[in-house]
Order: sequence, then structure tokens, then C-alpha cells
Amino acid sequence: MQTSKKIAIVGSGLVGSLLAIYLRKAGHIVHVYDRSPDIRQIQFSGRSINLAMSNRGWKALDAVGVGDDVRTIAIPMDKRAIHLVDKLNFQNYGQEGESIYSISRGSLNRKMIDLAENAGAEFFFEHKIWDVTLEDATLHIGETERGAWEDKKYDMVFGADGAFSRIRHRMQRQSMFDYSQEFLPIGYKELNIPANPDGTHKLDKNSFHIWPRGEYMLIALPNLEGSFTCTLFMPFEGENSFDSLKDQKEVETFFEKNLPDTIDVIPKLTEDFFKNPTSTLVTMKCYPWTYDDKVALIGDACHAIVPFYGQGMNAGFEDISVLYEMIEKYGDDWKMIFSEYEKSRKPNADAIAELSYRNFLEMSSKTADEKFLLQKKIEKHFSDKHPDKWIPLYSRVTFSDRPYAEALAIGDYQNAIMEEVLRMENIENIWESKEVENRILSLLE
Ligand SMILES: Cc1cc2nc3c(=O)[nH]c(=O)nc-3n(C[C@H](O)[C@H](O)[C@H](O)COP(=O)(O)OP(=O)(O)OC[C@H]3O[C@@H](n4cnc5c(N)ncnc54)[C@H](O)[C@@H]3O)c2cc1C
Ligand SMILES: NC(=O)C1=CN([C@@H]2O[C@H](COP(=O)(O)OP(=O)(O)OC[C@H]3O[C@@H](n4cnc5c(N)ncnc54)[C@H](OP(=O)(O)O)[C@@H]3O)[C@@H](O)[C@H]2O)C=CC1
Ligand SMILES: Nc1ccccc1C(=O)C[C@H](N)C(=O)O
Repeated sequence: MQTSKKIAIVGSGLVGSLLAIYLRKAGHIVHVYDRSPDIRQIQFSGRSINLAMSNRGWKALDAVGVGDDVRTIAIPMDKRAIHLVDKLNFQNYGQEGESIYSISRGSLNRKMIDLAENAGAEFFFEHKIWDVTLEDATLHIGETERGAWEDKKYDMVFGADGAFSRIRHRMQRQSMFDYSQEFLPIGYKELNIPANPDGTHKLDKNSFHIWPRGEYMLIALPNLEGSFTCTLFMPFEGENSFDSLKDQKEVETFFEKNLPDTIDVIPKLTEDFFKNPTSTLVTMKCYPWTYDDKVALIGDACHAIVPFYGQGMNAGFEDISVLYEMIEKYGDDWKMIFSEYEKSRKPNADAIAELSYRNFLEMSSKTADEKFLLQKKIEKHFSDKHPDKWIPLYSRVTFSDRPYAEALAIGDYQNAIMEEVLRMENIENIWESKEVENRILSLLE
């Protein structure tokens, strides 16, 4: 327990609501503000895309005893199901028993707010934060940007207000504040595979489904009631692009030609395609993340990444784990807590941003490449025999809590070794041999 402070969290998203639970545990008065209505009272619309939860997320949830609650709404996916035009391949994510978990964003957010409220946090919905005075942690709240604002002073403010954070906006106006934002030329659109009439899933429910098609891809994640949430990632412009699919006929022809096995399972294809928005993807980096011992950014507000590794929320939850480690270490010294928190997290946030960007190529192109699948088999075979010498990159990111920066560096080193190994003569037939094992061992020396 620390000396009790009055703390405001801006944003009742996934990170804000979990942070509220942690700060209550540390003995603080916690007020959470969100511009949106209470997600528990409304039909959730928006980015309802499912989230893949993995080790880092579970660790942060389990540490405050809410992991099992969340497990009740999670579906394990132990492999990729890779839908090529003419066949279906599978690729395990990790060792036996290791899975990532599909969870609906809306259900998770509702549950997290319930749990935070039960822990004693107070929520203020439909409260728009327009500005913050950094020096004395005062929030400026109002209906419109130019209307009257109410001021609320706190001991401390956390900006958990997402990729387009208002709290960060104010911090950006200081000198020596670094900031960058980069949009991808790729957008995404949500589609839906409904359940069978008996509530069963139309595709294997324990797989993360991918239709890799080079510059674009479709993915599908299972929901509890038998449906799948699909997302089409595709360039905005060019030959195969959102721009090129302007009417019903063009969409139907495109899917029949390129994604033929989805036709039967996505009955409302064109309706959903034109009803659902095409959304954007952005990487945002900034530094510093804190102001004195008064204001700190957390989650997407300080590191928005593209979604291709399924790590954005996991990384935001890990921010909270690290912040709490610092709380335990430095007690009431919030200056030290904030400074060690941002120093520890920044290199790891940058690393997962890079890994996430690279994973688009892995998912959309490499999963359709036999050589890549062979590489993964060799890595798995070697790592099963020498777990102390080789943890595959995917496992280090997804099933461990080793720093992301370490995963990126070791992953690059391992990749250089695998490039050598794949050049071995007749590798397709000898990949399980002692010769290949010895080659990797010698390259590792
Ligand atoms: C397509 C897509 C797929 C993804 N898939 C995954 C995945 O599989 N696994 C994973 O780990 N991550 C995934 N992510 C990333 C994940 O969604 C984010 O990292 C996560 O939502 C960040 O949580 P947050 O609480 O920081 O921000 P948000 O979830 O964006 O929440 C911010 C909250 O702040 C509120 N707010 C904003 N501005 C104000 C204001 N001025 N005043 C008051 N309130 C405000 C908003 O209403 C919102 O409730 C995905 C992201 C995208 C875009
Ligand atoms: N890492 C990534 O790639 C991420 C990408 N995104 C993408 O960015 C886009 C926007 O995302 P997001 O901001 O979450 O938006 P959403 O689409 O979820 O919601 C935006 C809504 O909030 C309103 N709004 C925006 N700012 C304020 C404010 N200060 N106060 C009150 N209302 C406000 C907007 O109204 P109005 O139109 O009137 O301004 C709009 O209705 C989407 O395409 C999303 O997919 C989002 C997060 C992460
Ligand atoms: N959640 C996502 C959303 C969009 C794109 C990818 C993901 C993933 O989780 C990918 C998964 N980790 C994979 O590598 O197969």
C-alpha cells in the first residue's frame, strides 16, 4: 500500500479499466473518465474485432486475480489454419498446450469495467476530456471543445485515452517532446461468419484462420456463440484494394475468384461490406511518457501499433505490470516510479511496433510459402530438442514475458542462422537429421 492519492484515469478502455483495479489495490481513490457512454448500457458497435490475448495479458490479469473471470469468455487457438486457394495447412503456435485466446473486445471491456467498479473505482461516462494542466494534474471537462469546461484537480492523472490521446496532445506542446505518427496504406473491414443453426462453429473453432493472399489477407477469430469475426486487411488503392471494390458485383466477383471457400460461410458478404466502415491503421511513437510526478501516459496513448502480432492490448497490460513493479520498488516516490516506468517500457514498445509491422508480411505472404513453413518446422524441431538454446521468436513474444526488445534482437540473430540452414542441400528431406541439428549448433557457437 502507498499513501493514498486522488487519481484520475482518462479512458475506460481495456488499459484504463485494468489500471483502475491496480491503483485501487495500491490504496488510491480512483476516478475513471470516458467520453463514450457506458459500454455496458449500449449495443456495442465500433471496432468489435476480437482480440488475441496471450501470456503478457494473462500475467497482468492474474496478478490482480481477475484472469479466471476473463478465461470464461476466451477461446483457445493453438494454431494458424492457413486457407490457400487449393488447400488448408495448419501451423502450431507453440508447444503442446500453448494457445493464444480469442476474446470479444466488447465483452472484455464490459467485464473489466465491472471488475474495476467492484474494486471500488468510480466511473464517469459521457465526460469528454479536452485538456489537462500538466503542472497540477487538473482535467478540463466539457460537452464541446469551445463550450464551458469544468475543472477537476487530482493528485495525479493517467492518460489511457488511446491512440489519439488528448492527454498526450497537451504533452506534445512541450519542447523536447518527440512524436511520430505513421498510417499504413492498408485499411481493414469487419465481416462475419455466423454460427450453424445448432450453435456450432462453421470452421475449426480452435484455430486462428488466415487467408494469405500477398498484399491483402482475410482473418477470422472464433466467438463463444459459434460465429467468427472476420477482418479483411487490404490496401486502400491499387489493383486489389478497397478502392477497386465499389459495387456488389465487384465484391462478389473478387471473393469468388480469390477467397472461394468463404462464399458459403459469409452469407451477408456484400451487405456487411458496404455497411461496415473501412478503418485505418496507425503506428504512433512518443517520448517522454510522463510529466513530473503528475501525469503519465499508458497503453495506446503512448504506443499505438499496427495489430498484426495481436500484441497492442497485451503490451498495454504489460505497461501496468511494469508500473506496478516500480510501485512496489519505490513506494511513495512517484517521480522515480514514473521515470523508471517510461525508461523500462520505451525500448520494448518500439520493438513490438517493429515486430507488429513485420508480422503483416509473415501472415499475408510467408504463411503461403512452403519454405517458410519448413523453416518453422526446423525451428520447432530444434527447439524441442534444445529448449535452452532456442526459443522461437513467436514464442518469446507470445508465450513468455521476456522483453520485446530482446525478442526482436534474438529473432534477427536466429533468422540469420535459419537462412544459412535453409541453404543446405536437400534441406526439404534432411530437416530432421543430426546433420541439420549440428549445423545449427555450430552456427550458434
Ligand atoms: C484492428 C485491431 C485489432 C487488434 N487486435 C489486437 C489483438 O488481437 N490483441 C491485442 O493485444 N491488441 C489488439 N489490438 C490493439 C488493442 O485494441 C489496443 O492496444 C487496446 O485497445 C489499447 O487499449 P487502451 O485502453 O490503451 O485504448 P483504447 O482501447 O483505445 O481506449 C481508450 C478509451 O479512452 C476513451 N477516450 C479517448 N479520448 C478521450 C477523451 N478525450 N476523454 C475521455 N475519454 C476518452 C475512449 O472512448 C476509449 O474508451 C488491435 C487493434 C486494432 C485496431
Ligand atoms: N493502432 C492502430 O492501428 C489503431 C487504429 N485506430 C483506428 O483509428 C481510427 C479512429 O479510431 P478511434 O479514435 O478509436 O475512433 P472510433 O472510430 O472508435 O471513435 C471515434 C469517435 O469518437 C469521437 N471523438 C473523437 N475524439 C473525440 C473527443 N475528443 N471527444 C469526444 N468525442 C470524440 C468521434 O467523433 P467525431 O467524428 O465527431 O470527431 C467518433 O465518433 C479507426 O479507423 C481505428 O480503427 C484506432 C486505434 C488504434
Ligand atoms: N489479433 C490479430 C489481429 C489482426 C492481425 C493479426 C492478429 C494476430 O493475433 C496474429 C497472430 N498472432 C498470428 O501471428 O497468427
